[in-house]
Amino acid sequence: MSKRGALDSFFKPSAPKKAKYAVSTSASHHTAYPFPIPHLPSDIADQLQFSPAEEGRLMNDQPDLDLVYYQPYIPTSIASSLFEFLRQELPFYRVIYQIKRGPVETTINTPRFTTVFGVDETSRFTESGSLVDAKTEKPIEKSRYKCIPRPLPHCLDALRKLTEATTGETFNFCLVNYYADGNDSISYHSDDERFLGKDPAIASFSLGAKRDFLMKHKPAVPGAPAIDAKPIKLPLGSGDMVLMRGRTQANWLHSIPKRAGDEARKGRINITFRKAMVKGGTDNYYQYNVGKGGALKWDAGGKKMAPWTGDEKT
Ligand SMILES: O=C(O)CCC(=O)C(=O)O
Ligand SMILES: [Fe+2]
Repeated sequence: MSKRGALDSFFKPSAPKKAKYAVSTSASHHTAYPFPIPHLPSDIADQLQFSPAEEGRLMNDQPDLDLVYYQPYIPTSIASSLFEFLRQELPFYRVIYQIKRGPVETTINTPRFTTVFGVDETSRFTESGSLVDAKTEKPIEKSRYKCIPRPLPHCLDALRKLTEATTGETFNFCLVNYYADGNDSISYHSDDERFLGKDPAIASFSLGAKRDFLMKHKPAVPGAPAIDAKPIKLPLGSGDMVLMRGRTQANWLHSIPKRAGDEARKGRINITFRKAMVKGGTDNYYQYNVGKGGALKWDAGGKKMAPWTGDEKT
């Protein structure tokens, strides 16, 4: 390119960036999806089969801790295109909900974007996307759920199958978090909801920006001896996976704190696979990860999540 040409293109408004992956022509459809969700591009799907890229490292040297840490699980060659693909193609939500502490109602603004797919063990999706009872195979009664459950799209189901094969666990839910920058976070909590059953296994994937995953043991119950456990910091990189299992959820808390610096300007996606045993789990997950607001979709030009009106080109 001549000097002139280089300068011209420097001052011209930049053309929309070329997609960082080749969009597949086939997609997953469901009445509860705001828009169809494309299947994985074939180069990503092909390379994904080489997962896990590294052996998992067992971390069980502290009280009640049982982790397997894959650094990375997703081959490095596709981690960034898988991140771009999922950010662009999944519907996200910014959920707002009220909690009542005694007489006081507080509004909670979830400090990250979320989405969820799946249904608990009492039901299953047929090929056509309708729900049947897991035992009788008959269509479920309308009153079973307050929410409208959505099946895992093909692109996330591919990762679920691999994860099941690696871990020997089974999963029926996929929750996705998108942290737009270092201001988005998740505060200390444990995923020990009763609807997951005792000692649940949760596989947690990271894509995009590096963020610290902090863990600390829950405090000892009053009167019981102090627990000799050191806090943990895992610097989760793109493609990493942490399998949390056994007594971990019952005894440890985890969080992704806000962060500053270079990595904080980039987005990060977290995907967790879980298994909900009862219908209350389904309503809970949709209430807190889809909520009542409209869907958002990544606006590549504006580089942000934007309300999905249905008029946009998919
Ligand atoms: O983003 C992460 O790595 C953790 C997410 C998490 O803990 C959750 O969704 O329950
Ligand atoms: Fe969690």
